[in-house]
Amino acid sequence: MGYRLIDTAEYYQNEREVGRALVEKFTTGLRREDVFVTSKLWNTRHHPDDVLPACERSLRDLGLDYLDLYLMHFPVAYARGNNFNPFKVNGQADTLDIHFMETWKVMEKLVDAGLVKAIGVSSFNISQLEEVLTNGRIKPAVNQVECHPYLGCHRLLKYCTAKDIVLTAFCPLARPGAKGPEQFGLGSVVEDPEIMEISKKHGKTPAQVCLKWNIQRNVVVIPGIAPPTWIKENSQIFDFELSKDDMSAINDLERNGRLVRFEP
Ligand SMILES: NC(=O)C1=CN([C@@H]2O[C@H](COP(=O)(O)OP(=O)(O)OC[C@H]3O[C@@H](n4cnc5c(N)ncnc54)[C@H](OP(=O)(O)O)[C@@H]3O)[C@@H](O)[C@H]2O)C=CC1
Ligand SMILES: O=C1CO[C@H](CO)[C@@H](O)[C@@H]1O
Repeated sequence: MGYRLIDTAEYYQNEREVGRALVEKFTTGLRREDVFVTSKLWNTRHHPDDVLPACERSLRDLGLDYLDLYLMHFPVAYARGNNFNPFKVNGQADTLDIHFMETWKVMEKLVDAGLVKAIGVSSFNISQLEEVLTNGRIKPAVNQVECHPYLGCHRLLKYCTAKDIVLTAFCPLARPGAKGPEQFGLGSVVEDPEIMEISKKHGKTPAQVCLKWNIQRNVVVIPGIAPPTWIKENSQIFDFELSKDDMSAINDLERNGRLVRFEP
């Protein structure tokens, strides 16, 4: 359908399947340089000794010899090992006292070794980014964060723009079909009356308007898995333009509506 960016992670446990799909495409005309593959270092791999093996494993599973982008999935280290969500007996996440800069310094070496073209972070706030910019050798190319009309990340976007860090929006549709929005009293962004009105005016769907709003703010969007008709629909957003008034009406929908929460 023309998509060229793949957003995966060790945590998603789908890198082998993605790799098989890529091999198939590479034998039928697609070239490696035609796709942009992002993977992520999971929280259980933050120990300096675990970073290189995790990256090599992702490369092996994906059948690639380099990643275009490797992100630190969260700024939090978990207990080492293959249990991706370790808990302590008291029910709290089993976190480790490893500062993300220790992990970042090893990720920098992955760039030096040519295993990854660029490194970045995910779910980092401004002060965490500031620490990486101050103490790191390589600047994060990307900060991937939850971002949609109910969580516009306006201050973070301003900061990232000023520092030339690309903001990527995960959950750009605020997971309309999932229980999350309901659970957090959010409502579905694709059924928001304001978004629906704007979409009618442009002859587009609410999902297309949500994605376009971010694209027009120079935010990269990675809408998630959906049936083929929606996948197609989500790519047809380059033939219309939201007006200044549309943009500010959507900005005004801000309600700090975070769905992916870190609540150990
Ligand atoms: N870095 C991180 O920590 C995180 C990264 N991510 C990344 O971000 C990606 C997207 O996030 P995701 O959690 O999927 O959330 P999204 O907000 O992208 O929601 C995706 C869901 O929206 C629905 N949908 C898709 N297209 C349409 C459409 N045109 N109209 C109406 N509904 C539609 C489908 O849900 P349904 O079929 O159920 O209705 C689909 O499963 C993930 O795939 C992942 O790669 C996600 C979370 C955290
Ligand atoms: O990347 C991710 C991190 O965690 C989330 C939930 O806890 C996932 O849904 C997501 O895809």
